[in-house]
Amino acid sequence: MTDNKTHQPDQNRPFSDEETSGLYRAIHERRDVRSQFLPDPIPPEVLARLLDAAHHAPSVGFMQPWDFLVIDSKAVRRAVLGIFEEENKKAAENYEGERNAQYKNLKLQGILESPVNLCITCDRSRGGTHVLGRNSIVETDLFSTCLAVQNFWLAARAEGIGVGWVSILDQEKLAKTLKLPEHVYPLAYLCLGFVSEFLAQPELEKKGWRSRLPLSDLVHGSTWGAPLTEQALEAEIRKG
Ligand SMILES: Cc1cc2c(cc1C)N(C[C@H](O)[C@H](O)[C@H](O)COP(=O)(O)O)c1[nH]c(=O)[nH]c(=O)c1N2
Repeated sequence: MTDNKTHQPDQNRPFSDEETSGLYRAIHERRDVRSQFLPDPIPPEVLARLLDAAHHAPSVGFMQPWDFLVIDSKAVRRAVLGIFEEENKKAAENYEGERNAQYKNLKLQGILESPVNLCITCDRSRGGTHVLGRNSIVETDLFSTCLAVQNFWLAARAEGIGVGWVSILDQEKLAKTLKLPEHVYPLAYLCLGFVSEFLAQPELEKKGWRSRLPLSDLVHGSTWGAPLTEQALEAEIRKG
């Protein structure tokens, strides 16, 4: 780890303007990458930093239910690609006519083009039979693991590394291919690598599949559909 990237906790120091804008930049410029992967390997120290960022995600009862499978085996990746192709054929059946043709033209994975794949799993039994905070909502272990994925994704963007999530996969076949124990769920299958470019907008938006919804349509008042009583906030949201 280079000195300027060594994390030195300082709970009480406010973020500088530069640090704050760096965080927002990662959020706004993070992309799901499928088509722009370069074959260059990710330096081990960089990958270690990204995994450490994932490992600092919040988790229910501090359960830390994640494990990270760093998948460099071409044979394993080819097997996963086979699962994708099978599932993607089924997925295409959801669309007819022009939409079907448009779907088939989308690139929805970079399993072999990226230099390495990563499966972030959720060990549903970690922490024993009762985990603080998980009594009523059992899926909180899965939610926690999603947060680890997001930490990884944002840190990767800051390091100039693209991440693409592939979920068009049969979970049971994936678990079997990765030899996961029964209680371990393959939550996120990710393709990672340096990229030729980060697109300015989501690839699905660029290709006319779907657009970002206006935030103003999504923010409600105290109950579903109720207007915001905070007028200043509403005005800011409408400004976009
Ligand atoms: C849980 C989950 C699952 C998937 C995705 C994301 C998430 C969160 N996305 C990526 C998704 O299409 C993308 O995030 C949106 O289109 C928005 O684009 P940006 O991520 O902002 O670039 C995704 N992309 C893809 O090409 N193949 C896939 O199977 C999936 N699956």
